[in-house]
Amino acid sequence: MRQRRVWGRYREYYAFWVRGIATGLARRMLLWILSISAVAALMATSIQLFFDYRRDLSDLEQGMRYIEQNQLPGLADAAWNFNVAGLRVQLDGIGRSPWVAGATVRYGPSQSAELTTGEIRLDERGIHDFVLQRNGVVVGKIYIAPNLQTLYGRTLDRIAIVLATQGVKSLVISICILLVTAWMVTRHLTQMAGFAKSFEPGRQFKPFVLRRNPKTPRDELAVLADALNDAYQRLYTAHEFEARHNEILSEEVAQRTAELSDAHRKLARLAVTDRLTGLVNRLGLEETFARELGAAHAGGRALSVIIADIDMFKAVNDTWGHQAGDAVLQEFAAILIREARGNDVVGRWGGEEFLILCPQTGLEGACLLAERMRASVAAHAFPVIGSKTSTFGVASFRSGDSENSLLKRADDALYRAKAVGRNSVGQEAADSDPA
Ligand SMILES: Nc1nc2c(ncn2[C@@H]2O[C@H](COP(=O)(O)OP(=O)(O)OP(=O)(O)O)[C@@H](O)[C@H]2O)c(=O)[nH]1
Repeated sequence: MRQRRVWGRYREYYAFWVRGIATGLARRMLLWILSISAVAALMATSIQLFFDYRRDLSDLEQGMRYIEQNQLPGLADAAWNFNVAGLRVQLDGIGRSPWVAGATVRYGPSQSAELTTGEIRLDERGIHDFVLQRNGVVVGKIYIAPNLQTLYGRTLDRIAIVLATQGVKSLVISICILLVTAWMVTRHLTQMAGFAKSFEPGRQFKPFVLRRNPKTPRDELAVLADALNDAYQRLYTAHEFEARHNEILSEEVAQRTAELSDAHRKLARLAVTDRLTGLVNRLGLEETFARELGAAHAGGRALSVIIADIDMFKAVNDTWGHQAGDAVLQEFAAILIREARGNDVVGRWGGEEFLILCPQTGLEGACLLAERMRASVAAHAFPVIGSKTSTFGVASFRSGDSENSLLKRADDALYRAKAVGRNSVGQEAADSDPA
C-alpha cells in the first residue's frame, strides 16, 4: 500500500519535472524568458560598454597628457644635447606606459636621426605627435602610437564577462521562474485537464480539489477550479435529469405498451366472442376448427363436432318476446359450457344454433357428450318459459374431410334427429360420403 503511494507520488513528480517542463507551456515560457532577458542583457551591456569605452578613451587622453607634461621635457633636453643614451632611456620610459604601443622620436639637424621603441607605423591612424622644444627652439618631434589593443582587449574582456554573467543570471532566473510557474500553475492546469477528461455519464460526481496547501489564499486557480466544478456539477445534474427523464419515459412506454397489448388482447378476444352468450363466436370457431382440422389431417388425430339446436325456439320469441329468447340462449350456453370437458370448444354458430368442437374425441365419445348436454337441457327449468328441449347432430373426422363436409354430416344428423321428433342426439350415418 505504502509502496504504491510512493510510486504514485514518484510518477506525479516525474510528470511534473520531465514532461511538464520539457513540453508545452513551460518550454515556450522558457524560450520567451530567455529571449527577452537576452535582448535586455544585450541592451544593458551595450550601454555599459559604450560608457566604459568612453572612459577608457578619456584615460588614454589623460595618459598622453601626462606623457606630454612629465616625460617630454626630459626627452627635449636629451634631444637638445644630442644625448642618444638619454633619449633611449626617456623613450623606453614612454614606451612602458600602458597606453603606448610604440613611439618614434626624430631629432638632430632637420630631424634626420630617429629612435623607436615598441611597435609603431607612422602612417597608422590615431598617431599622436608632439613637437619637442627647448628654450623656444624645436629640437625634434615624437610620434606616439596609442595602445589600442589594450583598449579593445579590455573592452572585449568586459563584453565577455558581462555576457557570461548576464547569460548565467538569465538562465538561472528563467529556470527558477519556470519551476515556480510549473509547480504553482501548470501542474494544476494539467490536473484540471485530466479531471475535465474524466467525465463519464452515470458516474458519481466528485469535485476537483487543488493539490496544494488548503490555506493558500484564494487566487485565479481556485476560481478556475470552482468554475470547473460548477460546470461539471451542472453537467452531471443535467445528465442525471436526462437519465431519470429517459427512465420515466421508458416506464411510460412500457406501461403504454402493456396497456396497448392488453387492449389488443381484449379486442382480439372480443373479435371472437359472442356478445350475448359470452361464448366463442363463429369467427373464433372457424379459426379453431381450421387449426384442429389441420392437426387431425397431419397426425390422424380424432376430432368430432356437435351441432346443438334449441327446439322450437321461434315459439319462445313469439310467445315471451325477444328478451326472454335471449335469456334462454344465455342459459342454454351456460349448460353447454358446464357439461363440456376441458378440451372441448363451445361456441355459438349463429341464431339458436351452437357448435361444440371436440378434439381427440371419437364419434362415440362425442355422442355421449351430446347426450349429456341434451339431458341437462331437458332437465333444466328456464326462467319464464320453464322447460325446453334441444336436438344434437354429431359427426367425426374422416380422412379427406373438409370443414364443410364434416359440418354437413353433423347438420344432416341434426336434421334427421329433428325429423324424428327432436329432443334427441342424431349421429352421422356410417356410410355417408365424406365429401
Ligand atoms: N331472441 C333471439 N332470437 C333469435 C336470435 N337469433 C335467432 N333467433 C330466432 O330463432 C328463431 C329460429 O327459428 P327457426 O329457424 O324457425 O327454428 P325453431 O323455431 O327453433 O324450430 P326448429 O329448429 O325446427 O325446432 C327465429 O325466430 C330467430 O328470430 C337471438 O339472438 N335472440
